[in-house]
Parts: sequence; structure tokens; C-alpha cells
Amino acid sequence: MFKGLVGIITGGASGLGRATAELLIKQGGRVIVCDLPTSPGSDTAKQLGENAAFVPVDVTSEQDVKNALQTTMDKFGRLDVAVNCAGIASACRIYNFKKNQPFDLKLFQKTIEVNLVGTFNVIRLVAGMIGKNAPDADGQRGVIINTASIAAFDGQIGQAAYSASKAGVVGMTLPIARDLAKQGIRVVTIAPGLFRTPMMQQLPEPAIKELEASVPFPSRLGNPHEYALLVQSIIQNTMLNGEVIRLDGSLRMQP
Ligand SMILES: NC(=O)C1=CN([C@@H]2O[C@H](COP(=O)(O)OP(=O)(O)OC[C@H]3O[C@@H](n4cnc5c(N)ncnc54)[C@H](O)[C@@H]3O)[C@@H](O)[C@H]2O)C=CC1
Ligand SMILES: C[C@]12CC(=O)[C@H]3[C@@H](CCC4=CC(=O)CC[C@@]43C)[C@@H]1CC[C@@H]2C(=O)C=O
Repeated sequence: MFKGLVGIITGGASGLGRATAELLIKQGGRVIVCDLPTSPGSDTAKQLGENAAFVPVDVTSEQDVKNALQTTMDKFGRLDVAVNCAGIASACRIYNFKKNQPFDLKLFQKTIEVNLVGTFNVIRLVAGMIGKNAPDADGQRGVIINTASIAAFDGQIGQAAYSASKAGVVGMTLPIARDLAKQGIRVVTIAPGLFRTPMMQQLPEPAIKELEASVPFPSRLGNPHEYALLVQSIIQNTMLNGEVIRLDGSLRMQP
């Protein structure tokens, strides 16, 4: 299905990113796994086989992302798809009245820096390389897929930073799709609900059970493979562009 296709996946060492790398390779694609140097990205790429390579990347660094693009060019000679999965979760109330403490400004800045600025940094750099492809019969040169969260729309108590970072990803999806339309590069954002990944598994199992019960149908956490299946559909469906797609079993999170 994806023979000859080359993708870059940030946050590719874990969770949603890793499941996406597995599916793209299973469908005949080749993948550059980008993740922090401290991540298990190197082992992940080895397990994925010869059609994968790991590049240590902090998505907030211009130089790291440029290195990843250079490796992509050296190893696979082109880039068709970028999937932005790198992200961090954070939780803090705007003001803790018991401790008389305002929201930690550094935590707010870090969450925005990784989730929003990091995603933007990758998009602006990959666009140049994807734009060098010859257009297909439909005029398409490639696809950029971002990961927001349903917290962009129904942010819960403690999620001001996380929700703001993801709302930023939602907000820039349409203008960037418009910016890149003439080059035939599509931009689509997925807003996942609750998925069983290491990020989610920071929570104790009873809390996870409670969250699962709050999902109307299916009342369970999403499987990362189900996220990867949506990435596959987005790549295949050229009409999808400038859109944010919720993938959440119709969950609307409570305060
Ligand atoms: N798991 C879930 O239920 C949901 C996840 N999301 C979003 O999906 C994305 C993927 O999350 P998961 O797979 O669940 O988490 P995860 O924690 O399993 O994977 C995230 C990956 O991003 C990497 N990363 C973090 N900071 C980075 C940086 N500065 N540069 C490069 N890589 C970095 C981590 O090392 C990790 O491998 C995140 O953006 C998250 O906010 C959104 C909604 C729900
Ligand atoms: C990010 C998300 C919602 C959260 O805020 C939690 C996070 C898992 C780890 C956490 C542990 C905590 O003790 C506080 C909450 C949180 C930061 C969740 C993973 C996916 C959730 C999300 O994006 C939903 O859309």
C-alpha cells in the first residue's frame, strides 16, 4: 500500500508514534523515528528492521530537526509524510489557594515549547523537503499530520497549559494547510481522546478504569493501532485537508 513512501515520525519511540511507525512499515513504507536521545528510539528502530532508522531529536531544536532531514535524505532520498506525535503532559491548577502558589510559569512555558513550538518547528522544516517532491497526478507532494488532543476543546481542571498547547496545534492547522496548498502539501490534525500509551500509564490503574467508563462507546482506552489506522486513512484520502479529526469514542471530558 505504501511502497516507496518515506515518513518522519516524531515521538516515534513510544505510544501513538511507535504504533504509526509499525503500521507504515507493515504497509511497505520506510520510516525515520525521531525522539529524544534518552528515549528507547534506537531499540525501536532496530526492532522495526531495515526500513527504519532512529535520529535523536528534540523537536524544539532547529538543528536536531535539520539533522533528521539530512539523515532522511541520505538514507531514503525523499520525504512524503511527517507525523508529529512528540508531546508531554502536564497538570497544575492556575492557583493553589492552600499553598498560596500560582501556576508554575516554567511548566507552562515548557508544555507550550514542546507541544506547540516543537510541532511548529517540525512542520516549518519538513515542508521545505516535502515541497521538493514531484507532484502526483492529483498535484499532491505530501502530507503533514499533527497530534492535538480532545483537551484542546474540553480541557479539564489542571490542564490550562496542556490544553493551550493543543489548542495552538488545532488553531494553526487551517492556516498552515492554506500556506502549503499551492505546493500540494496537506495538513491534518488528529485530536485523540484517551489512548493506552506510556503517557496515560502515568495514571494509576483505578483512575484509568474510571476514565474508560466515561467513554460512551467503546468504553475503553483506544489502542495506539487505532490511531495509526487514522494516520493511514489520512495519507490515503487526498480530500482530507486543513481539518482536525477527533478520535475519541464520542468522549466529552468533564471538568
Ligand atoms: N495517550 C493519549 O491518550 C493521548 C495522547 N495525546 C498526544 O499524543 C502524542 C503522543 O502521546 P503518547 O504516545 O500517548 O505519549 P508517549 O509518552 O508514549 O510518547 C511521546 C513521545 O514523545 C517524546 N518526546 C517528548 N518530548 C519530546 C521532544 N522535546 N522532542 C522529541 N520527542 C519528545 C517522548 O520521548 C515519547 O517517546 C502526544 O502529543 C500527546 O500529547 C493526545 C491525546 C490523548
Ligand atoms: C493528557 C491526558 C490528560 C491528562 O491531563 C493526564 C494525562 C496522563 C498523565 C496525567 C497524570 C496526572 O496525574 C494528571 C493528568 C495527566 C497529565 C492524559 C494522557 C492523555 C490525556 C489527553 O490528552 C486527553 O485528551
